[in-house]
Amino acid sequence: MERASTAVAHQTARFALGRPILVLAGPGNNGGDAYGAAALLRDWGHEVTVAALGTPKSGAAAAMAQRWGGATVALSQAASRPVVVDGLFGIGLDRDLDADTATALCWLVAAADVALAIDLPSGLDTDSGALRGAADGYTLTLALGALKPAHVLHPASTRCGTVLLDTLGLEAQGDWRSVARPSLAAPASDAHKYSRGMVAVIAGEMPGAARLAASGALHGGAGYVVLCGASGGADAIVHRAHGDLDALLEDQRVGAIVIGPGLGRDDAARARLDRVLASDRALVIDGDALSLLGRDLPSAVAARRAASVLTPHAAEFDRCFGASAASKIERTLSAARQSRATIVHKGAGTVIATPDGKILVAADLTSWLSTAGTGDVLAGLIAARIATGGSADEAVWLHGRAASLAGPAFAADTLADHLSEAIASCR
Ligand SMILES: NC(=O)C1=CN([C@@H]2O[C@H](COP(=O)(O)OP(=O)(O)OC[C@H]3O[C@@H](n4cnc5c(N)ncnc54)[C@H](O)[C@@H]3O)[C@@H](O)[C@H]2O)[C@@H](O)CC1
Ligand SMILES: Nc1ncnc2c1ncn2[C@@H]1O[C@H](COP(=O)(O)OP(=O)(O)O)[C@@H](O)[C@H]1O
Ligand SMILES: [K+]
Repeated sequence: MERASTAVAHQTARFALGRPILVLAGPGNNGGDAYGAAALLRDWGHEVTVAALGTPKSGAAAAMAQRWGGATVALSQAASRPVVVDGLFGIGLDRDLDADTATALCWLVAAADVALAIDLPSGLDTDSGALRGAADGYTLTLALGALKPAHVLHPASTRCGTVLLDTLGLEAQGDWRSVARPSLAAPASDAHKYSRGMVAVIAGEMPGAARLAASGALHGGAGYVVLCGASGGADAIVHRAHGDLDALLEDQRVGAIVIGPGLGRDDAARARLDRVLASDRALVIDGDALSLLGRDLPSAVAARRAASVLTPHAAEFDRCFGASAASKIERTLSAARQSRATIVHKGAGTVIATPDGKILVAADLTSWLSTAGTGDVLAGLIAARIATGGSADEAVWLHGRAASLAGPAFAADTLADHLSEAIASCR
């Protein structure tokens, strides 16, 4: 708590630039950090007011309150100040903020020029990222010790402002991290189109979706892309008829197959899916293929010999793994273990889990991705990365980067055009 208070005081001083500071101090250890920081800031010559909610109970927090020793006002009576430090609740929040606390907090944060949250904005559920009365408008959140799921999961992450992490010198080993810019090499000097990574996309009822996936694969770095069962699309894409499916599944040059975008859900689609599942090719299973398998998916995929990547959005995830109140991180991890597959659980705050327990989170994707067909592009892009020896998280980063480069209100049709520039930034 000494280290936490000191870290909070240093960050606050940096942002306050001499302006008056209001520290909100709650009844737990988050409040302890707040009292400790208030005492330090006062000792450093800042003008500090403390608004208290409850009385600290733990020894450490009570000691910090004693160190502050000065006057406090009740939270409900606090006047706004240009700088607000929120130390009401952190990871110990176990119920919604009551209405009076939420109202006072929202008003004080909104009225401040700078609002800093200690560890977490008060009123967020740490593990699920749900809102439990939190205010809007924080400038920054100083995460203490380690990042918590709420710092990266929606909707909580949208309330944090800029998140800074101070590990406080603790060697806490988190079991998850943020998706980071990958380092991608150019193809080997002796590369040829087949060695570069060959991807097959199996089309169905809605060929447009499969075309988008094929385009994602082609622009995502694959050397050769086959679209099976649909005509049209970029000229560099090679077209095959559905009758060629078995030959394609036998082709040892094929590094990854995409099935699901626009596949349809009729008997013909199901028959194609079963043939592809039985193959020993690495698969990206998306869209209709996920819905067709439903609750049979975990066992069907776990029985495969080759690698599988599943790319469900929220509704598809529930269809395959059942609905649950657990956090997106926990659910994705459990699904990956159950199906022995890598899961890319899409949406604002995309969570990736591997069967061996690795978790990666992409928290800051542009919300302009929420347009039809972008998931199809991602499915093809994942296949391209896998066929070239890379990983699904590389694809998620490139997808997010391409979307940012595409600017506002882009259509999925043009998203793949920005992958070249996204890849160029990964040297
Ligand atoms: N555990 C650690 O290793 C560290 C903890 N630190 C701080 O300690 C915090 C966690 O402290 P605590 O576990 O004491 O938890 P908090 O201080 O977040 O809150 C717990 C207290 O609030 C009460 N409470 C919970 N929800 C409430 C609600 N909606 N309305 C009213 N009262 C409510 C609880 O009954 C309990 O008294 C962290 O967020 C961080 O700020 C830091 O000092 C760094 C190290
Ligand atoms: N609000 C959002 N913020 C960031 N990314 C989003 C948001 N909504 C959707 N996405 C991303 O956009 C893509 C949409 O995929 P999906 O739902 O499968 O759509 P489709 O099937 O039409 O392609 C996914 O990569 C998802 O993570
Ligand atoms: K807080």
